[in-house]
Amino acid sequence: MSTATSNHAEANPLVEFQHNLKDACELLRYPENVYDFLKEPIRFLQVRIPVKMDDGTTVTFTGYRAQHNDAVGPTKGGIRFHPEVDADEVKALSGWMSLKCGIADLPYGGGKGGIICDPRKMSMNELERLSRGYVRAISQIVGPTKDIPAPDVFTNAQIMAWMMDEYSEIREFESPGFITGKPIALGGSVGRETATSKGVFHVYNMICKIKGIDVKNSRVIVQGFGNVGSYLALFLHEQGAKVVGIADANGGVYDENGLDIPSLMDRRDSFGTVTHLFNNVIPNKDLLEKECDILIPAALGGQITKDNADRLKCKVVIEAANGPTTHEAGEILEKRGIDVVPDVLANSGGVIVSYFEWVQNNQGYYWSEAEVDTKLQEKMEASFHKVYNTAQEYKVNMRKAAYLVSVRRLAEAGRLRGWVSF
Ligand SMILES: NC(=O)C1=CN([C@@H]2O[C@H](COP(=O)(O)OP(=O)(O)OC[C@H]3O[C@@H](n4cnc5c(N)ncnc54)[C@H](O)[C@@H]3O)[C@@H](O)[C@H]2O)C=CC1
Ligand SMILES: O=C(O)CCC(=O)C(=O)O
Repeated sequence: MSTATSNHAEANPLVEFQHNLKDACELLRYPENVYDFLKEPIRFLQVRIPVKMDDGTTVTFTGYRAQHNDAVGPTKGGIRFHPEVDADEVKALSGWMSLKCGIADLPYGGGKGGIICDPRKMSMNELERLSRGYVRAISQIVGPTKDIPAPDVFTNAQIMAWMMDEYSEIREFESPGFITGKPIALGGSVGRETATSKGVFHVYNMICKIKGIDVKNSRVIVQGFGNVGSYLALFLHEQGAKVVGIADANGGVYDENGLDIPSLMDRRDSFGTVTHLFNNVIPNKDLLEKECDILIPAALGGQITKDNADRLKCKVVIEAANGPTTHEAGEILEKRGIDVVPDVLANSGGVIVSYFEWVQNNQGYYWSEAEVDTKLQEKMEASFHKVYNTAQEYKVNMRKAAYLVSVRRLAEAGRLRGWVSF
């Protein structure tokens, strides 16, 4: 079935995407040409970026930009800087962005970018040169009405600022709408920094209500303490939940009495590293198997697999990260009665407020924090109910329902343009 090739030994994210896509096309009784239209990005660029390092040497980095599908509108999605970035992962992430934009009813298709690098080992000057070099390399295929990037793992508002500045230099006019997740001083939106975690927080409250879990006394484990994981842990802590576990790239910490999240927020570094403050650090894998009501992977993909799905001790998984659960693991969890709120719904708050930022940039008129918050909550609630009701109607799990909602929208846009027939 798959056309994917990857270095991922275990779960190739593109194969995962294609597997779920195939299921959705079959459930919707679409002919093969619809699956074929959506199984790979319509555009995929690999670039090599030579960067002068501080010691005078030159290192050439590999980067990618994938545009999954632009039938609905320009493509949109983050840029990841990480040593494990690979081509198939970026392609899959762009497909998931298409689904995310579909569920949230945004006028976009999905895009995603990545550079194989370790920003934790680079200076600010090196990162700036790499960010600017990447924009020069992809500038032909991106732009405010073509493909609009944003932050993802190990990228932040400063990197978005350099990228916006470089793009504006190339085009010779100020282009704030080229990229979102910018600093507020450069046309960023209030609320973008916390948007993904706030969206997950709304989803948390909705699924707890359905499952009869008291949010105020709920016990939660959050894997990842970066942009998404740290603010999410804080919002849940402030609401009265006990955050019994957190993790970063170096391991996890579990305390059944609950962790002091505000103090950890103050002491985390800019890469979301916090476990160095503890001397009882356990492997990330072990943390996922600890007892809790809600488990929230908020770091990288491929964390819940057929090898550990049997051992999770939670009632619900909420996917704040992209692609944390393989489809085999999903089947095991479903049999065990553990609900999974899928990534393309749960973490869509980020792209929703990115959309608000782009709208504000295009209008040159900026909204208040209250306006952003209200509109985000409305979109998250509408998205959740759309997916939940589709799951009930088709008697499928929420991931399958999420694919049904979005694949239908993508196929319809493609059909109206004459790109696909059914
Ligand atoms: N930033 C955003 O707006 C959005 C992010 N996401 C997804 O949320 C997840 C987290 O993203 P951010 O918080 O933005 O990234 P971040 O760079 O701010 O933080 C990443 C966190 O993951 C940890 N981490 C890195 N490598 C790891 C490894 N090998 N094992 C375990 N933990 C590791 C880091 O220590 C850090 O705590 C990613 O899957 C991302 O794609 C999804 C939607 C939007
Ligand atoms: O804010 C955006 O445009 C996209 C964020 C992103 O990369 C994601 O949702 O995975």
